[in-house]
Amino acid sequence: MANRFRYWVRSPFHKHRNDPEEKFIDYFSGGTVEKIKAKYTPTWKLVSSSRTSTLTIPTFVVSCASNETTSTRFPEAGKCETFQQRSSENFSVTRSNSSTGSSVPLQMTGPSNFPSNQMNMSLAPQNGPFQQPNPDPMCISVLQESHQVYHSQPGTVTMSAVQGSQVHHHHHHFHPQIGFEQMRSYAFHAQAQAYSLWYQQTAAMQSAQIFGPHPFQPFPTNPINTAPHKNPFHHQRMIRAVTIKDLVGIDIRGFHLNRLIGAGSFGAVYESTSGTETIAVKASIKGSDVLNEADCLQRLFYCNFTPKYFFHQETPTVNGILHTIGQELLGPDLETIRQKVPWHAIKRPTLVRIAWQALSCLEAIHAFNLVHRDVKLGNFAVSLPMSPSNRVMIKIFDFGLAHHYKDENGDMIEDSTNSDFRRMKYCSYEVAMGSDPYPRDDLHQLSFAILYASGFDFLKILKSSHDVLTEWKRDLLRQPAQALPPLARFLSPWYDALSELNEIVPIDYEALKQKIQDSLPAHNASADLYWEIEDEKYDLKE
Ligand SMILES: Nc1ncnc2c1ncn2[C@@H]1O[C@H](COP(=O)(O)OP(=O)(O)OP(=O)(O)O)[C@@H](O)[C@H]1O
Repeated sequence: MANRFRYWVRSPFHKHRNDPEEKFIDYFSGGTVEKIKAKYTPTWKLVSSSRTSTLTIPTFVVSCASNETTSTRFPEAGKCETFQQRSSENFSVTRSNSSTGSSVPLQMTGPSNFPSNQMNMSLAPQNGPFQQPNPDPMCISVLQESHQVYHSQPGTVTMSAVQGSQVHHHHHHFHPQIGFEQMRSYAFHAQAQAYSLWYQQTAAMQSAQIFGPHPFQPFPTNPINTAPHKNPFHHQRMIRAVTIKDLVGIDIRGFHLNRLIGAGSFGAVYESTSGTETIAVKASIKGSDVLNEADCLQRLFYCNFTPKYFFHQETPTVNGILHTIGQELLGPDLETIRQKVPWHAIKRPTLVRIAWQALSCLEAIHAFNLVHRDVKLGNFAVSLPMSPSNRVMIKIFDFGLAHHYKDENGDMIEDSTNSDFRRMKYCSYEVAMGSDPYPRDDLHQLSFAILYASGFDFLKILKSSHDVLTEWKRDLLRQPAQALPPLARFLSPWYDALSELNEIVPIDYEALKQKIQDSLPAHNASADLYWEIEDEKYDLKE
């Protein structure tokens, strides 16, 4: 029970604090993520081959500068954000940027946490009576999305006390009846009170012609902030706090966050540029998963099937640390693609190529001794088109739940997070039965994702009772030919092979790929995928 509890307070489920399993429904049912995507995702189209088979998927207008944005150059060293002064009455927030953008790949210089971009943000104007008359357009709010709990007076809270999942864990055990919303309002309340006190003091001093003591700093942030500010006007810089999804306009490591691409359970991803460089910056208030992801992406730096890793940065704020990861910008994810095709069913020739490449992704990360553990359509994306042919390749991303499961000697490494993957609705049958997720389970999850991509109503199955769902997973393994829905029955050779995987025999990825090929012999499953730029309907020619 304790494990389960700890699990559902883990980051991926914060969005659905009262019903963690909702997370896994939300993904498929046009929840928050999809709404945001609907707003921000441009239209585009993907074809499996420029001649033989095309797929009606809306055209992706690569709105960023180029088709050549996948380069792995790094920001120029020492790039600094221009420091603008802004005065704002009693509301002061500081921001200094001694950016350390580096021309050396950061995976070479260790796991990065350079506090190059410090921010102190007062949330007070947002909360309660302290509304700022002219909101600064540059906004950040970490608190709205964070679930940190401040128990004590400002000044007595240390970062270790307000950061990380231990806080949630601890709190829940002692106050299981208190919801996160309440906890959050306590945090706001404490903050507002601290601000109120400071404001009264300052006002009193000003009216008595005594100069104010210091800018309002509601909570200590990080030891870094005890260092004197280099910029004497730092306190005049106002960054009003909003949410993790409102970071457009800020700079991280010299990268300007231009556009919100998508948002997940606890973070948001932005298209960001520095000069001619365009990358994706993933921002989150949840440290543990971001650290895990950064660690995995560094490990995978030489892997071609994952986004390139550029940096991880921790930006102190009064509400905790804003974590960001700079990584290669990808195109749309496969779930978005699925939603755009007619009947929500990807055509066979394209589907086998996708299955082939997705399997290659898993093969590649498993070769780095990583198990992904969150394999779903929405965690594969196409790369940006590579000119001149607009060729794309499928990449796997979102390593927040991934695990380095064995060391170089082949010894198993235990996962200290104690996550209970049985609660993930789309877990494999074996995992549903209580086993830990291993590479084989990634493949089984992939088999669900491919079914889903073929047009099968996987969402309906996911919504069914636990028993029905488990039985369905079991039948798919025991008798794939019968259990497969008609649209995907052609893939029986591959599903047969997947069901024969066991713990003892190492996975033969090449044999599995051959089974994908055998499923649709008239097409080349290993052939490339291309973007089609026009938005026309087309025929499937064989
Ligand atoms: N490197 C990238 N390039 C382009 N878009 C990306 C990239 N990484 C993520 N995205 C987009 O941002 C969205 C959210 O990212 P991600 O899935 O990593 O966040 P998350 O919080 O873990 O979401 P979830 O909980 O739904 O898995 C993705 O669905 C994807 O569309």
